[in-house]
Amino acid sequence: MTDRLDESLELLSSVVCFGGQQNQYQHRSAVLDCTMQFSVFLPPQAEQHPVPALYWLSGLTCTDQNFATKAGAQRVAAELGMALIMPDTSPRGEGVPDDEAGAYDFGLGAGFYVNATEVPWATHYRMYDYILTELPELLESAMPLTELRAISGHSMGGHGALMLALRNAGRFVSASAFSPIVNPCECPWGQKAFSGYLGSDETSWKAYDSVELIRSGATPLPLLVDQGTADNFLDEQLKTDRLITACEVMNFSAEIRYQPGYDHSYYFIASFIESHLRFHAKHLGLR
Ligand SMILES: N[C@@H](CCC(=O)N[C@@H](CSC=O)C(=O)NCC(=O)O)C(=O)O
Repeated sequence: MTDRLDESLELLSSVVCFGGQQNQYQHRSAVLDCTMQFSVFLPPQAEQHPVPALYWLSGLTCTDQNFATKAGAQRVAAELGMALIMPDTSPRGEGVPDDEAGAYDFGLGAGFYVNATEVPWATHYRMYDYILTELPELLESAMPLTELRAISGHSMGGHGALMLALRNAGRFVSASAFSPIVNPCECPWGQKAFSGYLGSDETSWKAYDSVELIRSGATPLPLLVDQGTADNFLDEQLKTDRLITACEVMNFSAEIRYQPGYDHSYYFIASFIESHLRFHAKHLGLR
């Protein structure tokens, strides 16, 4: 089914899920200068009144579909009356440059939620502005959504969720993350992405690094992090202890939980997503 809603927004598919609607859309993004797909879960309450939304930012190699199909978040979102917004992880399509070697951790599927400044990335790789501004403006004008937003994500998307919330006080009522890259300036994934997208001046990287933002006095907001102890990426890439230390040093209140035996996969996310949705529901004024 294709149902044109307005000039820029097209409904690609819609299925009923826990009494709500799991929808996929595409639109022309002016910020990213390409056509983008994203998914939205609208809970049953959205048929009666506008509802608040949780933005979910996915990790490396993901599209809007990973969280929609693997996390099992719709049951609790339907109970709580919370919309779920699931963007893609990079610009897409013909003319959008990719890593020359097709690497999974740079280029397509790996936008790192930054506004690139380097050629050839700067034209399309502007995921920071897309998530912060363009997508909420589009959705809140076209769908039964309030302007209350929370944000969460996984791995690269956990970095994006924490970083966007820490940089934009009041934009999101709460933030959470699974297995986030907390200090991208100091790990191989982050260093590769930031040197490619932002260039060699490492001072420009810090504005996109959650540990650096907390060290610099970011405005506190309710913050929850879950990290599996059996995650293969923990020591080299994720470095959760650095977030704990930065929060302690700055007296920044955050709930950061190590979950024994869990790995980096969506089985981990599925195990704790209910806890994250209920955490955000409190701050979004839902019960
Ligand atoms: N292919 C890579 C790792 C890819 C990977 O694990 N991606 C994660 C996110 S990692 C950080 O951003 C993911 O969510 N994958 C999609 C899924 O549905 O599981 C490798 O093999 O090392």
